[in-house]
Amino acid sequence: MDLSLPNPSWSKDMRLLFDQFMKKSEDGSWKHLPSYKNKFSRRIEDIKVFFPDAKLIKEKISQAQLFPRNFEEGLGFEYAMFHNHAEDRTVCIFQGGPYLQGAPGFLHGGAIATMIDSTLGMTALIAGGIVMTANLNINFKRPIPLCSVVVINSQVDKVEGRKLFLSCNIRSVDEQTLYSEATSKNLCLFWVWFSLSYISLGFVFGV
Ligand SMILES: CCCCCCCCCCCCCCCC(=O)SCCNC(=O)CCNC(=O)[C@H](O)C(C)(C)COP(=O)(O)OP(=O)(O)OC[C@H]1O[C@@H](n2cnc3c(N)ncnc32)[C@H](O)[C@@H]1OP(=O)(O)O
Repeated sequence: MDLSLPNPSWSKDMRLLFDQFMKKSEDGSWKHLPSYKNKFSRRIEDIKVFFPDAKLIKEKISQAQLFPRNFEEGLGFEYAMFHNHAEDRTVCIFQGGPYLQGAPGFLHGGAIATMIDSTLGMTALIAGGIVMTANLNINFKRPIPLCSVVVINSQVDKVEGRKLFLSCNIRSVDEQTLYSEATSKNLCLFWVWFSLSYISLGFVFGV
């Protein structure tokens, strides 16, 4: 089930943004990226090629779920991503639920980092195939109020061989408040041929 579609826990702002991006997607310039709890977990074989010595706990893999997708509706990470191929950028609309509290009334820094890593990771994945985050630097400029809606704008800045250099920022819906800025270095594990096939698959599998 695609978990990036509106549900009763979404605020008015969240629905408004979703509808705006779905409208923008009508001419094909933007594409809504579906997101599933565990659709790609079964692709562990593809990743194990690069980490043959990883000690995977086989009996646990069948329970694997994408971390941000395993909270009950409205209590954790409510989000939807849209990708603009021409501009090589991804926008994530994100509403952080009450179970993501850090300082009282505000989002935990790790929850913010999760959505930054997920959005940058998805941007890198579409640009370069299966990637791993090698380095992630975040500046937390302002605390994000719990249950508020924010917009994560992420883009590829540079590609050097297998290395992708990305950046993103998190702003309020009215764009007046800059909450966080981040940069990341992602390493492609599978190279271009795979990523092209994966891009087509990516929109099937989603995350
Ligand atoms: C088909 C299956 C479908 C799957 C569908 C998935 C769905 C997708 C959902 C999207 C949303 C989730 C996205 C989550 C993304 C994560 O959260 S990934 C998890 C967190 N990251 C990790 O666990 C990575 C752990 N680290 C590693 O595995 C390895 O260090 C890496 C990153 C793969 C790199 O290792 P490597 O390939 O052996 O590369 P290595 O030779 O060490 O370095 C290559 C180059 O990169 C540079 N480099 C390496 N590390 C660094 C660093 N930390 N800083 C700067 N430069 C570095 C090196 O200096 C070197 O540069 P040059 O000398 O060539 O100039």
